[in-house]
Amino acid sequence: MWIKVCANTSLEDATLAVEAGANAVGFVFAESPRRVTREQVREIAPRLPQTIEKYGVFVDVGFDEIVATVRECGLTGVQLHSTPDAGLPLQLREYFAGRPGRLGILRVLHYSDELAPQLETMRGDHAVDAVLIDSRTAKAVGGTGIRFDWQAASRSFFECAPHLRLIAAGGLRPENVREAICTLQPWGVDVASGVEERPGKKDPERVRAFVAAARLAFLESRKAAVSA
Ligand SMILES: O=C(O)c1ccccc1NCC(=O)[C@H](O)[C@H](O)COP(=O)(O)O
Repeated sequence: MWIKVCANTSLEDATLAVEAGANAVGFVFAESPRRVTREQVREIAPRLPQTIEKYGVFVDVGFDEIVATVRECGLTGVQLHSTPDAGLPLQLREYFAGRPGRLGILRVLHYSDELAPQLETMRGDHAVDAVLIDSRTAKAVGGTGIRFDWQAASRSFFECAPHLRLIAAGGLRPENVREAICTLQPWGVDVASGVEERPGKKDPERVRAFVAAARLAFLESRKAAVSA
């Protein structure tokens, strides 16, 4: 089970996620109240343990800028939102193949009626490590705090892309992450606003409660699957 606490803006918040037991932390390089600059992340990332995965979140950004940010900030993964270039994950995979450490590549799909056909287009896409399903609004492509229809998403996912890893995001909170895990049976979960005190500032209790609830729910769902 993989847990990412996303949209960190300080070393203090990223360290909190590490100490709570997250597998990965995320930094948003896009229009957002949680936006960070390369200069900020260049200071934060090397101070985190090597074992924690460090993801950059990019919205409609091209290859050169992503490569420069990964290298400058010491990122270990990228999360691609709203990229019009379907070939970008493969281009990144090939570019980083000869370099030390494996680059994690997550592709974001937004929940909508179009989810099933979008998942269909990913059949045979071996460049992407996992699909992160998120919510969007007219103004925001992430960090919305809005949950989607987990039942419907689960049906689309397991019909169209059972071979892919699913990461659930969008409106997750300590209070509902168990229900999301039971319904969606994801490979991982991702959270931003649901563990905040205010936009851009994490709430320590909520971060710890989220990670603990997610870990417990994954254990329970694994036990249920084994005894079924
Ligand atoms: O967090 C943001 O403000 C954000 C803005 C633009 C693109 C992505 C963003 N966040 C990336 C994430 O991975 C979030 O965890 C994910 O969108 C879920 O957010 P939330 O619903 O607030 O948990």
